[in-house]
Amino acid sequence: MAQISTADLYDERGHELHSVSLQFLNLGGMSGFSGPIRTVRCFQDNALLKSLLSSPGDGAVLVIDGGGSLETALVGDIIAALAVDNGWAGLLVHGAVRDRIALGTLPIGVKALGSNPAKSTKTGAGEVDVPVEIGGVTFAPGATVWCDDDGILVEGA
Ligand SMILES: O=C([O-])CC(=O)C(=O)O
Repeated sequence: MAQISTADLYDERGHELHSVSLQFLNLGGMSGFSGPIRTVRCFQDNALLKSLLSSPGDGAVLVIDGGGSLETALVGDIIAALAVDNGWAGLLVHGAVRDRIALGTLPIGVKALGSNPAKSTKTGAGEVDVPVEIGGVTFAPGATVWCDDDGILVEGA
């Protein structure tokens, strides 16, 4: 089912939503995606998000706060395919990804700031399901996020 566009949603419910002005690239095979928020905060290390995406997503969007670092890729085609297989609706990466061509063929939403072929470390450092702030907007676990080519809308706390 096609989801409502973020522009129409803003016109209907803008007073209860936050719009993210920070610009993301839309790199997944699904340009429109939405769902309840789960979060990971990590810095140039992707073992924690990989283990989370190995568990059932139940249609959630994983918001990955990588601190905006573009030095290493937090997600590539293997991790994104894992997310598809486990029922995640999308990945919102405040950081970089790699394997852009392959990501564009997968049935999942992927928004990221950019790409870098350099891989991340795999220590597992980070936190899961904590509120994260991206572009001045808080993403609270359990709130709904809507993404499409126009941008990102988040339910207020
Ligand atoms: O393993 C990684 O660091 C990320 C990656 O390349 C992939 O998901 O394919």
